[in-house]
Amino acid sequence: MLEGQLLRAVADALSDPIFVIDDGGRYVDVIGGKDRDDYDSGRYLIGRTLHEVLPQAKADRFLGWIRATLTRGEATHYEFSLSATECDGNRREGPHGEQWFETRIAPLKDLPAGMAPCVAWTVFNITRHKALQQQLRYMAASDALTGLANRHAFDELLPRMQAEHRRQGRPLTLALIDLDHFKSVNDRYGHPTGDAALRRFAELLRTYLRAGDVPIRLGGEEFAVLLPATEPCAAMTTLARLQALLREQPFPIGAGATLTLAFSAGVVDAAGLPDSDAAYRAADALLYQAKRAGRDCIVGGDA
Ligand SMILES: Nc1nc2c(ncn2[C@@H]2O[C@H](COP(=O)(O)OP(=O)(O)OP(=O)(O)O)[C@@H](O)[C@H]2O)c(=O)[nH]1
Repeated sequence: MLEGQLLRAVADALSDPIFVIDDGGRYVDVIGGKDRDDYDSGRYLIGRTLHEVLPQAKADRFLGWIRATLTRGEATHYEFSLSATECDGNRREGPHGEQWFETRIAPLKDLPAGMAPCVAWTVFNITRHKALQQQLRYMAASDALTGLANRHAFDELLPRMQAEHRRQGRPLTLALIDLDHFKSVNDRYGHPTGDAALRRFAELLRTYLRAGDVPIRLGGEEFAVLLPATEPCAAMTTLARLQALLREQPFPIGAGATLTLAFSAGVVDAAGLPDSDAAYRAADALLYQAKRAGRDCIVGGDA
């Protein structure tokens, strides 16, 4: 007897909760879940069913998991999101906003005779872990200075978008862009001003291009843009307008001084080229021609 009480006391002291739920979706018991940063007290659930407490779709899904676990006779794992506002009767004493949970559902064995089959539904709040994962994914794919996609993202995106556009018989423009005489910007105004100029150029790309276009900072003062379902000649017109904008709106660098940025670009239809290497090399060769032609210049077509 004392042993049972002791075990219960230990279980109730657990940070993470365990819900005992029967095969009709009724909460039979709630154990543990002491950590109010991650959970509210689930005591209000006892005696109620999933369908009385949760939105129908979620209750259907959870009951499906429970029944699948009981049928298989072994533990299963799932992930789900839930917020306090979705739970009828919730006292809002736990975390606010959408939370992510990992659950381990295990069939309970050796239940007293006459008791409906039940599972132990153990929950772990993984919201912080999810947020960190998302941040790491973002950091791995984005350039720290400008926030644009980085070369790593470009290497992943280009072959995927190329294959997709080729399959759909649509063009995919790849423009390689290199700022002109950028060394002299650093030399004359200093590295911090050079950085600010790179950020401003990135911001212009982000706001000036269409929503589906993807601007990327490949490194240094070299950028790329992927323009889905766009012919190179249309992309060249867009980029020429951007060049005009840079001429018309010099970049203020303090004390009344301004800096006029210019760029050269090589533009190809990547969907018409065999692979990402070929597309990059072709665009780079055209960019080289644009530089040789005097800079502030765009060259498109076959290299
Ligand atoms: N401020 C700043 N400068 C950078 C960064 N990355 C590369 N650069 C500078 O960009 C300059 C690139 O110089 P170059 O490759 O000679 O090219 P350029 O002066 O733009 O000349 P062209 O491309 O031939 O027109 C170098 O001075 C680099 O130091 C950066 O993150 N911040």
